Amino acid sequence: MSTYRALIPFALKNKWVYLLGVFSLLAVDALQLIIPEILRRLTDGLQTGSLGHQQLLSYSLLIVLIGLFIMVFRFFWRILIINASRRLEYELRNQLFDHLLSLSPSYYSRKKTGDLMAHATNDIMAVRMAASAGVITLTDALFLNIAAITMMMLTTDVRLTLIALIPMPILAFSIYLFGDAINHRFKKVQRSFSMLTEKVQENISGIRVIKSFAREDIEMQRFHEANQDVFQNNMKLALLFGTFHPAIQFISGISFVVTLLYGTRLVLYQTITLGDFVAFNAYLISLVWSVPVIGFVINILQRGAASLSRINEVLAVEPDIKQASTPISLRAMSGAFSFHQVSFRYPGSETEALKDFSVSVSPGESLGIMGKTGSGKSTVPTLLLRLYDVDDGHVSIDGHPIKALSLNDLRNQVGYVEQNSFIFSATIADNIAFGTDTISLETIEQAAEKAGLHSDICRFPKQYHTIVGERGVTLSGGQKQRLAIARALVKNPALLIFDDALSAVDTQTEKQILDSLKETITNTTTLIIAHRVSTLQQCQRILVLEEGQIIESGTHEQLLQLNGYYARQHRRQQLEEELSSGERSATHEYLS
Ligand SMILES: Nc1ncnc2c1ncn2[C@@H]1O[C@H](COP(=O)(O)OP(=O)(O)OP(=O)(O)O)[C@@H](O)[C@H]1O
Repeated sequence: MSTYRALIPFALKNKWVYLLGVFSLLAVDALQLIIPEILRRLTDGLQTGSLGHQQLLSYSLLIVLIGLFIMVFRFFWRILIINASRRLEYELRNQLFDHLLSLSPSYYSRKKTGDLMAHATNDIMAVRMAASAGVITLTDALFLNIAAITMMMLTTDVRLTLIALIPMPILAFSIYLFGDAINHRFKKVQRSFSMLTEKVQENISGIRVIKSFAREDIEMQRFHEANQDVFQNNMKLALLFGTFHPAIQFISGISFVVTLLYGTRLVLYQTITLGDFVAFNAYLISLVWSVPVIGFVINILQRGAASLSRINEVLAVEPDIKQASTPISLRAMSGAFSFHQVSFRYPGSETEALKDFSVSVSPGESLGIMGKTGSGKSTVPTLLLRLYDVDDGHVSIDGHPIKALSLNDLRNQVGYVEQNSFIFSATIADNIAFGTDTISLETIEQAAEKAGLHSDICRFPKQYHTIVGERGVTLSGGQKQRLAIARALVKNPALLIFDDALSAVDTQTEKQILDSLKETITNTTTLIIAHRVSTLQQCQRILVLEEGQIIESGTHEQLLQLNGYYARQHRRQQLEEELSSGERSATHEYLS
């Protein structure tokens, strides 16, 4: 239960809501306990013949009045406690989401999306249940238990009360046993449900791959298996609950039998009145209801505690990348950067992605990087954005160590275009304006024009207000890349990074885009990563990477003279270009 300590600040903040809610609940319970007293008097009055018409009317009116008060107080406790628990859910979900966004990419590579989704949905729901149903029912049941037993002893008979309580320890023990088994089952349901969520999420995200490989049947089969698992676990849980309820009712029923046997004797020997017996039974109903409920509450609280401890675990994860306590604010960055003897290995990876890597880029300079796949190219921008921290060496921006800079200032001034940038399910304009707070449609259009996307957008039905599907499914690969370029340009960044950002457009379109970006590239510090020589040849300096190390460095001409990897790529790509243009003209001739 120490897990719940994490909720103390919240409970203290909302103490009046909780206190008023619990007070209203206890008022309902206290009012309910008056009813057996009325029944006692009515029965005794009837038996002795002393019950007059006027008295009957008064008792009836009293019952109606109690009913009215119960209605009002019930309304209040429900509103107050449900409000507090929904507020807890709201705050906890916000806290969890904010924390998740603060965590570094390495955390996400370790965690399953399905688990994170389950924390944000099922776990938070279980905590809310504990903070509402748990709190309410526990208070309710404890109060009713104590009050009913006290009333039974004080107003009827101590011995009869003790006899009626005989099955209660058996009841409590059975509840304890069932509670444990139910908890165990519930965990299994949660786990299988998390797997199912993961499956749905993966299948929706990977629908294109599934279709193109015609794996629908296999995926359906796998989904059905995961769904079957959820079904079976739920059925096992239902079976337990199904056994639990009748068993509890049977054991509680024994209380009524012993009360009947001994109580009627007491009435016959006139130790207690018939009214006492009726009132006693009414109290017993409350008691028999409230004992098993305590078992349920323990369950709800245990489930809530298990869920809260999972949430607390996530909340306790410290982001790998932390801003310095007094960060350097860099509002007007020049974009100059340098890597000094940097070595870096991704968490959990055996090999170094960059080895003793050094480069220094001045403001306004354009640097190109080429290299085989997996040679460490994309690791350079990853470190420049401080998505990871280096193991050895230093990375600096504008002469400041990157670790000393304000993270927001750094990332706000870097325009980063990935090969597969994420497209949100929003309008094209909103997607382009993503990295900025307030921006005019005119500026968005200018950025799209530079990125060579404007004419494509003009052909869409609602132009800039066209909503692109989740992950931009209504856009082609090249359009998505150009949208990502426009998104980076609109920020007017000090450092522009293209990471394989033109790989999905043809060389002709690439040339047009690079031509329209010429002015931007001349005025901005630029890092271009590409496999094509045509993308890189305008760069003032080009590096060739192999296994995380620089193997060639120089201008386009210098690298051609060097006659190494770059020159070989150049010859091969030229040949490919000539071949494909030859093919194009042959097809053209053939058709005409
Ligand atoms: N998140 C990661 N976790 C572990 N290893 C990684 C991660 N990202 C990249 N790597 C590894 O680091 C090395 C360099 O990767 P990097 O992405 O920088 O290569 P690249 O040259 O950009 O490749 P490509 O041209 O295919 O994009 C590779 O061996 C890769 O497997």
